[in-house]
Amino acid sequence: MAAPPGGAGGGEKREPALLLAGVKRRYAQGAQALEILRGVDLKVAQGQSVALVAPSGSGKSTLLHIAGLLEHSDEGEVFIAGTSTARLADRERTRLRRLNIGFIYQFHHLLGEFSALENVAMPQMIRGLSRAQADARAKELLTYLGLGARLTHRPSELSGGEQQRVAIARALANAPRLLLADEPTGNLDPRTSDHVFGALTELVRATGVAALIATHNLELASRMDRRVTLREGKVVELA
Ligand SMILES: Nc1ncnc2c1ncn2[C@@H]1O[C@H](COP(=O)(O)OP(=O)(O)OP(=O)(O)O)[C@@H](O)[C@H]1O
Repeated sequence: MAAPPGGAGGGEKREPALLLAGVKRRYAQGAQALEILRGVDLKVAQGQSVALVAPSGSGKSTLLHIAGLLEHSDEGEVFIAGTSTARLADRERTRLRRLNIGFIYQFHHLLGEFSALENVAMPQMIRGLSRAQADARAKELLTYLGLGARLTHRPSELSGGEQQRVAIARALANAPRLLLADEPTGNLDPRTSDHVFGALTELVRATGVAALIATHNLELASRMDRRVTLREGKVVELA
């Protein structure tokens, strides 16, 4: 196996990559409030991988969006690598997210008019790397994921599994401390999903990134360090 491309960012090693404390989130449903998260406490240590296995509608996406600073909680606190996000302005939240978090969505959300290489290079250029540096890392990551012969393909010229591998490479491009994945293989057939899982678990191990991965796939969940579920709006540890 080739050397793993880059590791998770250093510094503040003892702080958990992610800490959720008393996180609550409700949605207005007509005159009623739908309480989805009712006091979520969750700690993901640096380098630890956690599977979130919970029924549809239980609040997995909501939890991941709050952890990824894409959505606000109504109550409670979110700490990323020891930094409290409670009083950050939008610009600071965005910066903290860019520096520390990689996100993989169920549907890849790649930019259709750009190649696989450009999709992976872009977040690095936004962060200030030169085109040459960003391209080199993007090429390394994509090659590691078995896409070395697909660098110039646009998403529409890639299979579903290949698109999702590009999305994995994009999420890890900036060597984040924390990887959040929302059903990363939910829209793939079982065989393709196995390949993507393999690539994902291998990269999580190789880079030492902390990961919180929502999945219905118990096989993937069994390969993570811990498994948790959502019960009545709270995170509960599974055996
Ligand atoms: N913007 C919103 N407004 C109102 N209700 C919402 C909103 N977003 C989510 N919900 C509700 O909150 C609940 C949790 O949604 P969420 O998407 O977090 O669940 P999930 O566990 O990720 O589900 P799935 O596995 O089906 O993706 C659902 O019942 C959903 O209908």
